[in-house]
Amino acid sequence: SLYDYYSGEPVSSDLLDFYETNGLKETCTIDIKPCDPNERRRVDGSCNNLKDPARGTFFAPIKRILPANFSDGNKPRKAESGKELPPPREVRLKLLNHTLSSHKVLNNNVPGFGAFVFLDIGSLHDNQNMLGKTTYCCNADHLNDYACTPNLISENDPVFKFTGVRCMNSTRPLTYQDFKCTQNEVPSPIKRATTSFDLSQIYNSKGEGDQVLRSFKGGELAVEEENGALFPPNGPTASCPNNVKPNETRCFEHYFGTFVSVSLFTIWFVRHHNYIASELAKVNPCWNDEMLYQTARDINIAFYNQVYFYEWNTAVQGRNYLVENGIISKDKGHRYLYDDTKSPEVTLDYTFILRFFHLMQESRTMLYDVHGNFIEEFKTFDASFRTGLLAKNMSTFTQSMFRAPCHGGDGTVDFELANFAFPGFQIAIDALAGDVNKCRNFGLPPYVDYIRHFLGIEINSFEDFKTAGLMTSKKVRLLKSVYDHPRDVDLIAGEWCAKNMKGGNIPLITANIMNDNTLRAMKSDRHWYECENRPYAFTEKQLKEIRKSTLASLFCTTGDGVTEIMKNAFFNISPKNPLVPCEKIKKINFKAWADPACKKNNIKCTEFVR
Ligand code: HEM
Repeated sequence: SLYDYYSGEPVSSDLLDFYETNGLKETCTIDIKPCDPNERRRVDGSCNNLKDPARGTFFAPIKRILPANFSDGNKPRKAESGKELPPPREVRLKLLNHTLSSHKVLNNNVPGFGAFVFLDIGSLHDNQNMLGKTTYCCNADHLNDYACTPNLISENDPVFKFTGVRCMNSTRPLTYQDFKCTQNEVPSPIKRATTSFDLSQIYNSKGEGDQVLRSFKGGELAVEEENGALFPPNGPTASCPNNVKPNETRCFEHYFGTFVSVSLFTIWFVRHHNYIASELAKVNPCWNDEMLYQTARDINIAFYNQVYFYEWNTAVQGRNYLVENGIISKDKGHRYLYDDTKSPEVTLDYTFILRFFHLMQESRTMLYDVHGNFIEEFKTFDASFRTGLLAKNMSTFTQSMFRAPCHGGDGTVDFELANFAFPGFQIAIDALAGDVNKCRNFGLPPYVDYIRHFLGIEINSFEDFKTAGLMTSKKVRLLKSVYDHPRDVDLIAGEWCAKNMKGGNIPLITANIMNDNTLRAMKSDRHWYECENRPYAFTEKQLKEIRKSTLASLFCTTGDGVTEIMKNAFFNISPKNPLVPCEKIKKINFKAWADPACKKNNIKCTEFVR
């Protein structure tokens, strides 16, 4: 039946008439085949909740933790004084020094994996709009267009004062209202991804879904060989504007080929699917392509979640906090989490706060050979949208992810990211000023409202930030130099100034916003990998094997030329976290998936239909 994306309800005939008359049927509705309680997770996210089948699908709306805070309906909120809030570029310049800095404990895998996870539940439509379509917001004629929210640069700007550059392009977030998919008045930003942590950035949640990705042989995804390594296939609609022709030709048709780290994780998780399928085929020679594919997908998703929740989150928040908040479990058995009264949902606050990891992004990629000898420094952003270059240099870029620290963690930001984030597309982009700008244009409420929501603490004066243990006096003074009133402080700006949480490497409110989303995701996902009562659930033995999933094992099974790695591959190499040979890294034993039917009947792959 036909469902309305925005409301999640079956489309009424009146609404359908409206959509059809205005050519909106394709955009605003989804056709969902009847749900089967025993089927596997669908790639488009439908039927996750059997009572509410359209919730959690590709293009289902995003929730808000706190109500939207706009001024005059859909404009950015004002300062408490009634004046405009300080310009985003000024906020960024005053609060964050743009300088060189290396993180003391974390490496490039932390921001890299974070960005990869974002693409599972969020989408890059606003970036695509800003870089590809609405590129003109700095033209004098367009500064005040509704679609434009440019970041203006003052005459005293330390970087641009001697140039003619006085503006950075920025566009208003696209909403369901823009697409006429709702009459609701509160601007509701769109999302082009499924809601659950289901690797939708790998299994294509849109259009024909994973049918266009599969090789239909041995349960594997289609791949192509280049320089003896395997990659997602090229295709006619793929776009890699920075590939230097004729040598650089690799460009993924159905996957993200954006920043280096995102492209690498995409390549690795595609290869990982095929690694799993081939291992399963060895154990179960009687399984057909479908059985191998579906089981490999299920294991790949579980592996990814295990790494994200038990390893990445531990690296950024510390283990104790995650255990205390029920995000991860101490024991290795099943967890009973699913609650069918909760619909799958992802929050805007969460997809937004992942921008905090901009502070850890480096613009210098340190390239090493497989023995760890330093080769050269490469400008990270010159490799963006350029999978052709990556494909020819996989091994050195792979090493750069775990051998070099990520940026900062000390309240500074990488110079290039804060001034020239997208070379080749726009003369000047400050990603962090963009974050402040979007914070307001998404209608996210003041920082102090999040503090009240999560910590129950009222902040009435700037000094209260210190009294509450959230900031040092120095940072409080800095905030005071930018904002007139504590309620003026933007969420992201507050987090830039906040201390790291106890035992972790990020501020507490960022952690709380992430955990709020994780709990929603776990409880509302009928296919959550730790549940025993889901369709095709892992047995206890299989779940124990899934618990062995680590980033280190991903590098060892899929990384070009990787023969040694640290056990904690999100942390820098150190005496406590030394490089060890890959043989010492635990791997999943696929014998746990041995199907007695294969042995009993001694039948061949193609004959077996489950
Ligand atoms: C090559 C490195 C990167 C560059 C050049 C970059 C640049 C940008 C820029 C310019 C924006 C748009 C800002 C605006 O709204 O005006 C953006 C958005 C965003 N970035 Fe990054 N970024 C990078 C890496 C990362 C990393 C490592 C993360 C980690 C999670 C991340 C997370 C995000 C998120 C969540 C958004 C919001 C997307 C949306 O909802 O529209 N980025 N980035």
